[in-house]
Amino acid sequence: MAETRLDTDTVIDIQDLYKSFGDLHVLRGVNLKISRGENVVVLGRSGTGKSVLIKIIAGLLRQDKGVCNVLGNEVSTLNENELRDLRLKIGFSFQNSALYDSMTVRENLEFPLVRNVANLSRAEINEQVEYVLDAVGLLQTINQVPSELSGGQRKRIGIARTLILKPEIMLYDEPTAGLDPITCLEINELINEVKEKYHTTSIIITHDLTCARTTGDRIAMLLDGIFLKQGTFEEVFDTNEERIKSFYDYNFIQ
Ligand SMILES: Nc1ncnc2c1ncn2[C@@H]1O[C@H](COP(=O)(O)OP(=O)(O)OP(=O)(O)O)[C@@H](O)[C@H]1O
Repeated sequence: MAETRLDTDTVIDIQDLYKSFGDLHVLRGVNLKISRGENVVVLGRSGTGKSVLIKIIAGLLRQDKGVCNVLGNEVSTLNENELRDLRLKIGFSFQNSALYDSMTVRENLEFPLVRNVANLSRAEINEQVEYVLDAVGLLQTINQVPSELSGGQRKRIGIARTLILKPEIMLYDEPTAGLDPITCLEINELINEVKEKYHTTSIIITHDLTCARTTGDRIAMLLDGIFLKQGTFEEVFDTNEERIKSFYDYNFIQ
């Protein structure tokens, strides 16, 4: 695999990235550098290209122009095997990443392990399943099936299923969408705990300003195809830029 040298702290390096679909110019010169252990929140209106950006990072879409370097690899140049190896280091928590309804929580968590890690003993599988369930605070649900769990619990199990492969990078797409305010706070806390316990580098895509403020070491505001502003929550929103002010006014709930 052709690896480019990044300074050791840079996990994701995006430079002057462009992506269009026909006449729809979604990303128009995006720059974003993320250091090891950072939680970066990508905020932006619906349809601004947040999901397109993380799909390019995960090699699910290819940019038209620009650099997308992840863990030292230019993603667009990787072949299928190399992409597979890279994706094993990336955990996805997608909005609709459903659990298997007919399997227990234990079986749902064993599934990615058995599929991706060779030669694990029964005892090692049990240990890893129990460790990750404990990390998300749901060890007691191990023998339940998803339909017996709340929406928030299912979300946590979904995150546990991703964590079990010990990813270096976590991509959270709308982690609090569709959850009640208390459950949202629990998920925000979990995102921060994951960072502490698993030393992950994360991108969190959200419209939820409470989620952004609670989980983001840095906020990157995607507007009209570029990152209009990056910084702490206060730095980004302490502004006279009308588009950022209206985003804040429209989305601020709590
Ligand atoms: N594979 C594709 N083919 C054609 N158009 C696409 C494709 N993927 C995304 N788009 C378009 O690109 C634009 C950005 O989509 P994207 O899903 O990234 O938005 P988003 O910022 O994540 O929005 P939301 O917050 O609503 O999820 C949208 O107009 C979408 O229709």
